[in-house]
Amino acid sequence: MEIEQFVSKTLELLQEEREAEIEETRVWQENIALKDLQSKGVCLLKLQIGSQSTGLYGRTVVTLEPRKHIGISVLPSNSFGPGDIVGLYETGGFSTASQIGTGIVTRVSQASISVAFEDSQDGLGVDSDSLYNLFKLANDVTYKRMKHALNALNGYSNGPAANLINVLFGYSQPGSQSQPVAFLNSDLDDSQREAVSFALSQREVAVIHGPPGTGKTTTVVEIILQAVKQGQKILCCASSNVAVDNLVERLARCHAKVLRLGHPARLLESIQKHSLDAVLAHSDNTNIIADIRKDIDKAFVRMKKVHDKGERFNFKREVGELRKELRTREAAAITQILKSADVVLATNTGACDDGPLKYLPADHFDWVVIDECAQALESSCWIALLRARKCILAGDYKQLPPTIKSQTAAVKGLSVSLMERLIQKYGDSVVRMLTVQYRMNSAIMEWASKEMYQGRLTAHSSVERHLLKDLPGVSCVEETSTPLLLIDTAGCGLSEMEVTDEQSKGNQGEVDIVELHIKALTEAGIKARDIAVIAPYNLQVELLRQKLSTRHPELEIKSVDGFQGREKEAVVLSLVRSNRKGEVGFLAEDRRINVAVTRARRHLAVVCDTQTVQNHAFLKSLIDHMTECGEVRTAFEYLQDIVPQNYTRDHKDTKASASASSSSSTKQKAKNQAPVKAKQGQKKPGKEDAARSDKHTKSCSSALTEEERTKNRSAEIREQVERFLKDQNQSELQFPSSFSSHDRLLVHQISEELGLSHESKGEGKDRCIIISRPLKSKPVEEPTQLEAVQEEETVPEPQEKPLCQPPLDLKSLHLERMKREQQKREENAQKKQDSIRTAPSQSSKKPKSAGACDIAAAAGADDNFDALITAVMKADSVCSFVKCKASVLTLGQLCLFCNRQYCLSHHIPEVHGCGDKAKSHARMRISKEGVLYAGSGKKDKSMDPNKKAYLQRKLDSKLKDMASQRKTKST
Ligand SMILES: Nc1ncnc2c1ncn2[C@@H]1O[C@H](COP(=O)(O)OP(=O)(O)OP(=O)(O)O)[C@@H](O)[C@H]1O
Ligand SMILES: [Zn+2]
Ligand SMILES: [Zn+2]
Repeated sequence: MEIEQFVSKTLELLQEEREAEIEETRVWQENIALKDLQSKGVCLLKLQIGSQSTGLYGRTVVTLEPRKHIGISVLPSNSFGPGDIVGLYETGGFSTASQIGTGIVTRVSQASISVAFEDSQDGLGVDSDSLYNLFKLANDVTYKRMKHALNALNGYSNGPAANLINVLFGYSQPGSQSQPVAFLNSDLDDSQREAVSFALSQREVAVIHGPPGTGKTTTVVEIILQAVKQGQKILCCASSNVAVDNLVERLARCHAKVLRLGHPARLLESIQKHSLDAVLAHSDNTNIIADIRKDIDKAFVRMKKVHDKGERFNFKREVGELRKELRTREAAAITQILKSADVVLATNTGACDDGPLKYLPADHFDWVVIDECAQALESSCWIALLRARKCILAGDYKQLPPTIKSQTAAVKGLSVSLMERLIQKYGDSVVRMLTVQYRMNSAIMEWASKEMYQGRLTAHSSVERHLLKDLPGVSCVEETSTPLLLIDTAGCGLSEMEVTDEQSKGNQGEVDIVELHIKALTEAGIKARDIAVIAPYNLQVELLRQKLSTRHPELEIKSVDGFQGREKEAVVLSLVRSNRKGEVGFLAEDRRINVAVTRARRHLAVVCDTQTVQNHAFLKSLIDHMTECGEVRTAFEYLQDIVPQNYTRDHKDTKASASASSSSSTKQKAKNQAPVKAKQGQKKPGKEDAARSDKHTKSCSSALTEEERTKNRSAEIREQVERFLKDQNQSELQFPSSFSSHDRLLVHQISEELGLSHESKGEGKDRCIIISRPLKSKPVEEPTQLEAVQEEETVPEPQEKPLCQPPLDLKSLHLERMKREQQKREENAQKKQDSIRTAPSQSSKKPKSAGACDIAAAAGADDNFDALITAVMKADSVCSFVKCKASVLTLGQLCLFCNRQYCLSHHIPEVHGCGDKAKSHARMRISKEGVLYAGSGKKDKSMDPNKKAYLQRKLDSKLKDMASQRKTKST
């Protein structure tokens, strides 16, 4: 007996799931610190009461907010949503004793959460001075209803759904009877028309498979309207309140007679007029019912002011009686209202028998329509299905399945939706797929289509090529002209935080990069509300909010699950995982990635470590697609703009870096094998710094600010590096493993600036960074390959540079470009020297000849040659500023940012349009040198003389190197 089997197995799995849920709550209550629970998204701590009102038909609605006086205005990332059952607790506890009440979430914004408290007969004992904790409660109402439905299914005989049940369990084959359709919506595309015709002609069951953006709701609405036209009564359900409300709105717009069941607290404001409560309030009994409600509200208000127990009791009794009267009057009205509606809408579990539907006869409805069917447990669908002759199931089983806590229950089949099960049973004969999508630029769509929908999707011409730059008020820059942007952090040392919990992973480096990209988008004119920032982990969502929400309150930052069913013009996706082991964990759910990617209309940016995430075949296909069809950048390009002052260290490193500048050198001596030089170097500047900061903060002896510490630290490290460079006997400099990731970032920046190879080695606590001189016989080596090269003692020929994996390739390209830029800078310095020399009043301190400069440039990588030629040709011409004809032959200046020659009146970056680049360059300098320069970061003349001398020496030796290489080549 297939039904019996299904029912008993499912009941068992539901029980398992329920137990897992209860167990999880118990474990959390007992073992997990409240703060950790908060980072899991299941509770909100230390909230204050924002407002309190007796809205929503006598229910008390309390709005809770983060504490204002400590300057936080956004809630931590959380999984609370409208309809969730929550408990309000006094701070410090999570026991029944400290529980103030339970209620239903009515609204969640980034700044506040509103909760409707039910039947709080004596009002809620909350005051605006105290702080409260809010917890999500496990809700067994849903379980009871599902169990009830399954048992009813098992014992079903002779009701309206008998035939449907037979088909859904394979006892009989689905039938059909085609009929001509006069479409109400003339805009439907072919696949939508086919789906509507199919749904109307099927006798028992039709499945509408709607991939992202294919107009599933449009199609379902047409199907329902057609059925209504035929005189059918429809029960329409979806698993989430949001989806139900969406259908209510769309159907109401088409003048269907709709009625929405459900706690009014759970409905959107615009939907409330279609809710049973609201319709009741406007029914024939209006005045009486309204009077009773008013009396209830009044009683509540008075009751709050009363403290005497006896008096309170009287009020309670009064309220109780008023409610009873209200109920009898309502029951009569409800039946009448339900019968006159054409479409009754509810959530799957809201369609239960213990709600208003109990007032209707069992065979009242003809069809049941279930939207979002792939997101629902099959058992929850059966609550409604038992009432129908025929069902329409719409959804996309390639998006996220219902959330299930018990892994074993999921594996044993609880996560298989009715939609999937039917497709397995009947194949395409019961399914029609919508294939034209109205959301994504085709470049974004193609990957999902290929990987998830057998390549069957096409982009409608209205969206096929749309880009951010086509939006009004958006300027045309690189970021707004590309549908796909991959920002690759591979090899940049932006590792994920080391936390054990799979649900809460974070990556500060990716946060910083996302911030820069959001900045670029908003500066180009994209509204923050048109951008979604999506991360698969709650912790990352939180880090992103901390960084971005204050500046962009309208920017939506959520987990993947929070965006299902939504879309945004631009989506920025941070994949978080970056580790040596190549673990992707939670990310490995293909459907989760599919949902994240397919939220984007015009632009998708993915920030990730391709080396880590490529270990997963599905993610690799995304990376490959983006590499092939989109723009790829390496995070190195962004690292320059990440100011270390703002670089938050991860937990593990905090202690190390906080003490690094003072007392940690002895500890290091004992624990690490840092080179002697490094150790000496560390002590000395430490003293100097102390002396220096004494001067600045004479009276104030308090601890250094983070900014000052970064400055000092940067100077210390720089000095070590410079000492190392002077000492020709040393080939590499290993920094101690006590260096925090922040310190390593500083090393990274300094060595990047000086053109040195640098590499991180070791795992976890043993991780340390090593820098070495650039190898002379070849372009700057890819650092992670350095180790291998040194071991094998073989140096590859520069021409034989293999075509490596994209991330490696990227990085070497970037390093090459850095090198080219460095050369340009040197070239420029040389030209400046030259021009100074030609000016009669100035005497040159620099003895280098013009010939050496050529050699230097020519000795660079071959592809630099073109750049050199162009530069030379440009140098021959006139000022690059529009309409300026001034010669730049003698007094021209090369702009470092656009690589063009300008006359003296136009060479300043701000004058000819390189202002922004100059500013960001200045920011980078500030961060690297820890010194603030006036204006846009141009150095004043009083440059640190030591540093100047050092740079001069470095330039000299580099030129010498290149010149000698040149000689050996030509001989
Ligand atoms: N035939 C059509 N012609 C033009 N635009 C359409 C058509 N069908 C749907 N759209 C547009 O596509 C968008 C999505 O449609 P709809 O809201 O019906 O889809 P949905 O089912 O809610 O989304 P999803 O497919 O992601 O679940 C809407 O902006 C709608 O106007
Ligand atoms: Zn310029
Ligand atoms: Zn000019």
